[in-house]
Amino acid sequence: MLTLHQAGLIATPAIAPLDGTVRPGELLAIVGPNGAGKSTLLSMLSGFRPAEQGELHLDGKRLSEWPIAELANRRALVAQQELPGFDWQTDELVRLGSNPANSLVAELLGDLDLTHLAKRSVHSLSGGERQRAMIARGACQLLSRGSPTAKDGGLLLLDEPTSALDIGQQQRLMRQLRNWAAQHRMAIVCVLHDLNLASTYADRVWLLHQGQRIDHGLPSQVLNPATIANIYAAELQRIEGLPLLALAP
Ligand SMILES: Nc1ncnc2c1ncn2[C@@H]1O[C@H](COP(=O)(O)OP(=O)(O)OP(=O)(O)O)[C@@H](O)[C@H]1O
Repeated sequence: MLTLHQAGLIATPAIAPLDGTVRPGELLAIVGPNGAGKSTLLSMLSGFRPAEQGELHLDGKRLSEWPIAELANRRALVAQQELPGFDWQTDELVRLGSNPANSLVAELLGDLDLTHLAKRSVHSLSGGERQRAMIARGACQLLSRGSPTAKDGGLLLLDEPTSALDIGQQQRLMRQLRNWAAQHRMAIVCVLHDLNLASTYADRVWLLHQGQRIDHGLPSQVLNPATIANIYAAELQRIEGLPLLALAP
């Protein structure tokens, strides 16, 4: 479990202090307009950019106090569209940095529709295929961990994981994230631009604007047309009977 106690960043880009928890088994979506600070916040949650005020605790210990190898067993960050430096095969990329059983790698490749690409060079993959491979690598980092004391599936932090995916793959990924959360008691935080994906799949939402979390709670409460139209400066319409928002023509 990740807990924030007035955690924030002072230097630009700043994040105003915030409290909160990310619990095992839940999918939390971070949404907000371009430049709101979503990637910066994710970086703070991962510990890559340490909080400059307040505290973050992961599994009861300050994030900054975990030895780096143990931290890697408990949290994984998949940043936006990174191109791996070396041209591994897809299955080699998935097991990179961890020591997984072959069965886990095969399972994760299957989970993300990559089995037929297992022996392909990563640089030859399409953008969406490579994005799914990087997400599988993040999940593998957590699920292959050897810690006998680990009681949950760790913390998976994903920055815009659906940005390169077609709608079918978006749906399969979001369903898979919910499966991992439920099956492994993984805590998953996703930065999402698609508010309808957040609305459909997230348990809770944090809405960010200009470095501040201005609302948080259930998607149905946070993603209401009036707030979203105001924050995003967009004209919206609600589609009757569906928990969705559409752009007005
Ligand atoms: N090193 C930096 N120096 C100054 N400003 C920065 C720096 N890095 C990021 N910023 C600014 O901080 C703000 C937040 O950036 P961040 O990438 O966290 O936003 P975001 O919400 O993830 O945006 P997007 O939806 O466009 O990906 C942006 O306005 C960005 O230009």
